[in-house]
Amino acid sequence: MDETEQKHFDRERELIVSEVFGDTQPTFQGEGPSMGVPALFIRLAQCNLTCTWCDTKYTWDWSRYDIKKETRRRSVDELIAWVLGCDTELVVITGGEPLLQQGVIRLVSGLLAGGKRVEIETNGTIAPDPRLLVDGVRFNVSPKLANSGVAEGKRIVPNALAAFAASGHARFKFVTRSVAELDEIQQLVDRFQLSPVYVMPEGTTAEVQIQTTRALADAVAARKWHLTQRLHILAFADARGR
Ligand SMILES: Nc1nc2[nH]cc(C(=O)O)c2c(=O)[nH]1
Ligand code: SF4
Ligand SMILES: [Mg+2]
Repeated sequence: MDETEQKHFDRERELIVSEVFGDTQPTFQGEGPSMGVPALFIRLAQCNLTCTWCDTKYTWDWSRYDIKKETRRRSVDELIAWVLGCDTELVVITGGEPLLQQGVIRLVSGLLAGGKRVEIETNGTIAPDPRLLVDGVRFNVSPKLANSGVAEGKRIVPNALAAFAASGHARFKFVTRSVAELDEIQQLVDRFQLSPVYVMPEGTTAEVQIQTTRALADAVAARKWHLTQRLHILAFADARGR
């Protein structure tokens, strides 16, 4: 987007999109409670954090990627029409940080009206708009740990996490590298009453996924938490758009 385009941007009816996928090359929700469920993806651009291990830096890191090549301004109604033209029930809205953009509210409402179910992947730093706390919407909230390299004051926003915890529409998914990090997760769980908890091994190769899964499994099971994978890494080798 250039400056003149930004000026006329309609925050309610337009979105800055990174990519959409799952139509011509079908895929699954790869992470969390719906892992393995066929899904369409709408990946929005922009993020308010800068995780060192972020696997979608092309949505926000304009020192490495060209914003003009990587983003496209699209009308919400056109995105809804795209989804409704596909016979996949689950739509994953991700990013970047999708809750940075107002247009998500109109998008979600149109998708629900069309009979779809929606999961929103969020870093948990922006409290959900009440219009998103409705039947058919689930938030996969992924609060970032110290391993993200982001300052605690930026990645942990108490009122936002508390709002998700109280919403009845959220589950909490932690990108984890080691057993030692489970204590850090426990502190957040206790402080904000987070439930249910999903631990997900960090990694963008099958080898690292398996290694970390094996290292974490017993300790996650002992805490009675859920263990999830990144199925798209195992199945599609971290290919973009899968
Ligand atoms: N298949 C697949 N599942 C996903 N679940 C969450 C994703 C994300 O990038 O947020 C993702 C993704 O990129 N691909
Ligand atoms: S919050 Fe998510 S999209 Fe944003 S930098 Fe961290 S991993 Fe990447
Ligand atoms: Mg991803």
